Amino acid sequence: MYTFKHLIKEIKKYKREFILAQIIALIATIISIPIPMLMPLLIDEVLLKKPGLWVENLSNIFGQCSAFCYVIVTLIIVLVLRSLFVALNVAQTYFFEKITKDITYKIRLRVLSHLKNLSINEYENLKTGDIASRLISDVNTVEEFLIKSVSRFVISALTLIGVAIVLLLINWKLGLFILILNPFVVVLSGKIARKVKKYKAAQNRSISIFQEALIETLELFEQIKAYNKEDFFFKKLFNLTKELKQKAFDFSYKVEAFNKLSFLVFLIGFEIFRAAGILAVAYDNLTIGLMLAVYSYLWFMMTPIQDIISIQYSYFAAKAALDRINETLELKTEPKFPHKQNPFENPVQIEIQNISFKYNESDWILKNASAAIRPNKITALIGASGGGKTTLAKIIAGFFTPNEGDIKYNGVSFKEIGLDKIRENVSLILQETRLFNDTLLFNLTLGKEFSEDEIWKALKLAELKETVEKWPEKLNTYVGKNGVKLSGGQKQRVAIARALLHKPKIIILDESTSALDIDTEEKVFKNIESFLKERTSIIIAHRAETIAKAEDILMIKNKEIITLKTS
Ligand SMILES: Nc1ncnc2c1ncn2[C@@H]1O[C@H](COP(=O)(O)OP(=O)(O)OP(=O)(O)O)[C@@H](O)[C@H]1O
Repeated sequence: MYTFKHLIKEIKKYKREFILAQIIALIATIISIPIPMLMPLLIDEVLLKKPGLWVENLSNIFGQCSAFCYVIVTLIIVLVLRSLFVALNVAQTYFFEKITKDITYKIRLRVLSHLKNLSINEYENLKTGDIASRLISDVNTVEEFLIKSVSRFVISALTLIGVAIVLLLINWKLGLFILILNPFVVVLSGKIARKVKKYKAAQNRSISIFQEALIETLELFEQIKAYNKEDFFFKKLFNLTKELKQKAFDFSYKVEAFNKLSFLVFLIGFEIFRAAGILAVAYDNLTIGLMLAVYSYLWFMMTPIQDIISIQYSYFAAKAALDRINETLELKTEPKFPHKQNPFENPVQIEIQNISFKYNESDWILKNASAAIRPNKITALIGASGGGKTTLAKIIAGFFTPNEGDIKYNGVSFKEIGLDKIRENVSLILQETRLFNDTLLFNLTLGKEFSEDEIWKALKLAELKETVEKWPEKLNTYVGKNGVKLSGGQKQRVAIARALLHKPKIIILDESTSALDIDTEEKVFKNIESFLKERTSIIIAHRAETIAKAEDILMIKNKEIITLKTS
């Protein structure tokens, strides 16, 4: 869970950079505060010939000098101060950006690590577009707030305080005006700011709904075309785009209206100040130069006031964004079991002991099911469609844990091995093979090192070597999104070759040759027979020819496992 407290704790980890940046901010503020006053002082002291502190100091340093010389010297000083101010601002931005980018990087990393450990059940219900938008736009919203608050708040507050002091010194009555008007502006705008949270959340929500629908439409584009459903799906997208526009419009025009309103409040104050300034010259000994200095300060104050106001609404937007990020962090992760024992050294005997399993809201898929699966044998798992074969395969492969009962590998319970270790040693090849939009080589190795010889050997056993040899790019051929450039049967053979390469201790072929013609299927099975017999192999199939290859046969019936044949 992320809260603002956590963010502050994170900022505290960068104490050195943070303090340094605040010191730079302080120096920048001190440098910037006299700037608006220097030129107007010349009006009194040079044009209206009322010598004062500024000209006196300049004469002490540069000696008596003409009006031209005072103006040029003052101009140079103002320009140097302005340049210094900008340079210090850049330095300060560097540190603040470093801190905030580091923090948002950590947030993204934490969400990603959480997603990495997600339970497969939770993953199956996941809306990918929605998660993508939380990781991108919501984290950006938090970052925006951090930058504004961490970097601009201190400098804005200091500037306002500094300016208020100078104004009070120039003329305490005018100074008071500002001190009274500023809280009014801030409080008024703060009230409107709270509404921004609602619009921002609604806008982010419609971005993620849109993103989700867009991704799904593009992913299932072929099916949509095949059923001539473009109109239906794109109409949905058009409507979502319209909604997105409406929400974005609601958000931005209201924020804009709010900005204008606060600016109007400022302008009203500004006009009153101008009038009060003139009155102060007429009735209260304020010099014309100082009156112009007050005008300059009014403009000078605009940026810090606007900044403080925008910090308020970016705070509410960030709060909404944090809530959505936290929802992602609340997604269930898979249970973590300690790696107490590793039973995968030898051929693996699998004992299924009274397991019961159901998906979140479903009925029991398996109830009190037991069976033994022997090593160095091929076991066929059969049963009616929807009976739970794939479910059992996924339980054995460590994707799900049974709600009741135990699964033991060479006598060791899954709770003592850890699901990740189980998956490392089991290859589950499903009927539908999904490939990465990368080269064939990557899809075979998944980034692990194998010699070319090993790869070609695996392709040969999977009856894919001749096909790949004919491709101009051979192993470096890109397979396209989800492997679209390959036929269903080729994809299945890529998955088999991948399993051959990774040499798992347990291999489960779940209808994974269903797209092959009988001849090729025969050849593949003949090629991999010895590979299958060197480990624990389970074949899930409907075809009698495939089942006939098995030595043991198990059947799922009425949520239980029946042993039909043992060799
Ligand atoms: N992720 C899931 N969430 C909820 N129910 C599921 C999920 N996956 C499968 N099921 C349900 O579990 C039951 C068993 O499905 P499973 O895929 O294990 O059967 P199967 O025997 O492999 O079927 P087939 O021979 O058709 O491949 C089905 O009723 C299915 O609807």
